[in-house]
Amino acid sequence: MQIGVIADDFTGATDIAGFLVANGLATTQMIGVPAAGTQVEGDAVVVSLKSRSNPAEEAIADSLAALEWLQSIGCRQIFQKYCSTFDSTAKGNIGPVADALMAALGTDITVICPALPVNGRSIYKGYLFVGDELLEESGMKNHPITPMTDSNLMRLMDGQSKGRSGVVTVSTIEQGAEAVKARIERLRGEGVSYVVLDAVTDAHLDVLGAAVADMAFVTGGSGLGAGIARAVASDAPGRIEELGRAAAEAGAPLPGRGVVISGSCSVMTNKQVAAYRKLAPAFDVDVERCLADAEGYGAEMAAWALEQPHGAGIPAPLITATASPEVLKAVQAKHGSAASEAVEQAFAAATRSLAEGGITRFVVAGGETSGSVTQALAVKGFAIGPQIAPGVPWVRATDRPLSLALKSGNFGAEGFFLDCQPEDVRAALEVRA
Ligand SMILES: Nc1ncnc2c1ncn2[C@@H]1O[C@H](COP(=O)(O)OP(=O)(O)OP(=O)(O)O)[C@@H](O)[C@H]1O
Ligand SMILES: O=C(O)[C@@H](O)C(=O)CO
Repeated sequence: MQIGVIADDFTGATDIAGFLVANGLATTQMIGVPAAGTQVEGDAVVVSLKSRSNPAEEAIADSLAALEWLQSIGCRQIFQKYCSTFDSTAKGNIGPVADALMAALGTDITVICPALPVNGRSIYKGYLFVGDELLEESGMKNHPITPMTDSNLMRLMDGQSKGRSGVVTVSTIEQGAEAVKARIERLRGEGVSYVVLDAVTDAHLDVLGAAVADMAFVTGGSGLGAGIARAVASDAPGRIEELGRAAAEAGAPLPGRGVVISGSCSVMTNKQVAAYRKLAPAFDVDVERCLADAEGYGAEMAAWALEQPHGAGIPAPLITATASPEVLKAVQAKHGSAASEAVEQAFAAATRSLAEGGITRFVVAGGETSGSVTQALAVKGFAIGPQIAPGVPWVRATDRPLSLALKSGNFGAEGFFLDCQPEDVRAALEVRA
């Protein structure tokens, strides 16, 4: 096995699995840490954790358990996957988890590279940008769980980890992979253990992928994963096309009734919900009711969705808690993190009833929300299908006839939920428009 990925949330896991497949590595996604002795075929495997917003000790324990399993199946490289917008404040666990994985792997250096240029995440002189804005000026400053108020990756890592950070800037990257390797070695000699890698374009990621492909431990986003996959798969001509065909077959969405569940409050999801509610029936989640009785209210959401008309040309109903930054701030001021937890519990309860009621296609927005839905479905692993948008592949449960699209908060275009509908629905709605 070439690469073993430890992903800190479920959409992050499908994101990197999709990019690894799209760039030539046969990849399976596992939900949680598989039981000892579980074997997996292929070039890469992604373990999906739900540890992004957990206390550091819990995230470390989960990540070390994932590492143990990945080592047992012979992974050559370990990849700690976190969000392309970092999503980890001063108290976050990316640094502590990286410290622990480095110690367990017996290595003294790794790289930090959340860049994903195709989705507007770039790193310049160690600062993370979202589109044309610094991370701290983007919508991420209002994130309900991890509001990002610093864009400097060195400062973020120095604050969270035991090690010291350095940076490899674009000017070195443009000199090629050997120059990057030499710079990383120089930084190591200076006592740096966390090397932030700039990346503004996919060409930079190709150089970085080649430069770090042999490291025992790397950290970052799916862009770096794609760069490494291209470096590893480059000596197997035709591999990318071959995998694309296999993925389309293994993970293509199943026919059947669908639902859209949106729990992300990101800027893009707000736009996607606004666009889709013009096309499909929508259920607006009342947070107070989630707090009062998450189980009962979740069952009510599901009953509503199952009553909606369905069949050829009819779009799947939408259940949404997505709120604007202002509404979210007011909810949080009143209830703190209990509100988000209650919404997730209600979505989990709704998911169980929806699956029992015959729903087989779940489109879900938000990393935490996707974690709740996937855990409620109790699936063990996913085959990775074709990408609907960069970073959002269709996935199909390996042990049940269920298809899911797990969308990271800010991924996908405005019409994303429509893009997830079957061909007949898209055709019917285009005719109406
Ligand atoms: N109206 C609301 N009030 C309070 N909390 C909410 C509301 N709507 C959603 N939430 C919670 O906000 C959190 C959103 O996080 P989630 O990870 O699902 O989305 P995201 O952060 O935008 O996605 P990603 O992590 O993929 O970028 C969830 O815990 C969800 O339950
Ligand atoms: O890297 C990203 O942006 C996503 O894969 C993610 O982790 C969102 O939850």
